[in-house]
Amino acid sequence: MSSILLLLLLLYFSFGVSSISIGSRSILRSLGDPDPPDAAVDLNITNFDKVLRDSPASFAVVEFFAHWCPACRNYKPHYERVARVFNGPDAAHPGIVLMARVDCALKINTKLCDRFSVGHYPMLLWGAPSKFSSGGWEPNKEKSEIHAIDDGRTSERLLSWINKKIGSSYGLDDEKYENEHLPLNASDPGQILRALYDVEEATWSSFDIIFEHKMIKSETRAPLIRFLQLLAAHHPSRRCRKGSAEILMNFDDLWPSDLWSPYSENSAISHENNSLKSFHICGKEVPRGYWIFCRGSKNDTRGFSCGLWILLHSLSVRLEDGESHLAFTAICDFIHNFFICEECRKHFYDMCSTVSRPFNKTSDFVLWLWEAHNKVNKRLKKEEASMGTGDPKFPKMIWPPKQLCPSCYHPIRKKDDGTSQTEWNLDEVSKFLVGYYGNMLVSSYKDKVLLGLNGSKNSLVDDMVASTNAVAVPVGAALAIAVASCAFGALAWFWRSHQKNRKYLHQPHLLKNI
Ligand SMILES: Cc1cc2nc3c(=O)[nH]c(=O)nc-3n(C[C@H](O)[C@H](O)[C@H](O)COP(=O)(O)OP(=O)(O)OC[C@H]3O[C@@H](n4cnc5c(N)ncnc54)[C@H](O)[C@@H]3O)c2cc1C
Repeated sequence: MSSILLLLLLLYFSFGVSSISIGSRSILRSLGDPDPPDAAVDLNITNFDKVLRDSPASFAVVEFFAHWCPACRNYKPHYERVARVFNGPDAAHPGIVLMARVDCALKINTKLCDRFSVGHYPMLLWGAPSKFSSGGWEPNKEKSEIHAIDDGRTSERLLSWINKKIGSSYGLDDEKYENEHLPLNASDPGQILRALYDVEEATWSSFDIIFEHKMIKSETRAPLIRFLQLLAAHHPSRRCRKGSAEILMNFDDLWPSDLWSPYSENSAISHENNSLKSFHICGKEVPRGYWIFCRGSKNDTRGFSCGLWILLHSLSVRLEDGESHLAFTAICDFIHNFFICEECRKHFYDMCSTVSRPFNKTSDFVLWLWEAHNKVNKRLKKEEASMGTGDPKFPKMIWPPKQLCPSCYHPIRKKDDGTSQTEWNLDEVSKFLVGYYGNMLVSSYKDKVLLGLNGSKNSLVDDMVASTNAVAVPVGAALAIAVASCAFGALAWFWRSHQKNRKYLHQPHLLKNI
């Protein structure tokens, strides 16, 4: 113990106070942190339903225990060991199984434990999180969607029970960036299902970067407002739509137009400690601190930029025809002003600048964005191959591969010189993108009941008329969403009438050969 203290003191004096406080967790961990925080989530009657309903995990294990029970105390390290595999940002396999526990010895949990017929401690139940949040369990009930775990007495046995149940081969000592267990099949359309959680994470990250780097200046206010309007009207996640609307409503209070003047009373300095940094654009649950669909096999290879692409694609497919050019401008300006990767924003803006004729159909914009992304893929494929900087498990490719969308490809045609060329069936590509980034993206989202009929175009209307819904949008936020969507709608109407007499000028054939 004294040697640990000595080492910490040495580190303190060598690196200074701030560095040791930042790194103290990892230093302690490497020295064998005597009391790491619990990985299993402690739940009680007040948060049980909400945490399970909002969890991105496909499965949940809930341990019902009593804090006075010696067997439960002895079992805790076993349960924690498995929980560390699945829970939290340092988990090897986050977002797959939520590991939670409920202390039935606490009075407030009596009804909750009764709901699950807890007859002994510790008792483990397994099921989809939504089944826990919406129901209960009875031991003799046939066809129950919640099951008792009958063989989880040690961490090894519990993990092996889980592995058998979901056909996986997770190990207790899997490392965070261990490769074998990532779902890698690029042709598996099911992978997109949980990408919405990453879209939320990327949305939060974008704004966190904007706040952290004080990127809101007089010349960037307008592009930010336009992008927020786009998010408030068309973000695939309802809670991000709501958060964007709230920012819009309070925009002038948060960022007075003279904010960045050094002489202003409202100057940025006096705003340093305001609530912006803690502004949760997609609700309190975000950020979660990890990526699911966009998770790389190595640190720092995917994550935010992958989530940002998915956000842009999922916005593009939700537009009305008449909004497409406005959305295009909003996205180009947002990337130009706020994407902190210098090379990326420059290349992207160059591609934006080559568009000489306005878009007047959603599908044209959807295809333009898809093509722009493929151009980046093509360039990076070469760069990553020569520099070895890519993620070995996620090589860049012209997308979608044939296995994911066979109909996107015309039959291979041999050219006169004997070479062959891939030709896209653009109608099919467009249809595929709409399905993939539209309904598929939101189809497994736990919040989908609040997303409206198809989780897409009607969602705004549904949200606003859902007055019986317990988590209905507050009036102010609904108003701001309405204003944002009206702004897009009105401009779209103006756009459409403006276009009436113009010839259809866009040239989709340019997209054909990437
Ligand atoms: C606007 C923008 C510009 C960027 N420019 C650069 C740059 O110039 N240089 C650089 O080094 N990095 C750039 N990046 C980052 C880079 O494109 C990748 O995001 C990053 O390398 C991570 O790659 P990834 O494997 O996660 O796949 P990503 O390219 O991030 O793609 C994420 C997912 O989108 C899907 N997808 C792939 N291609 C398409 C497509 N054509 N259409 C629709 N969906 C698709 C796939 O499911 C893929 O897994 C840019 C990112 C963004 C958002």
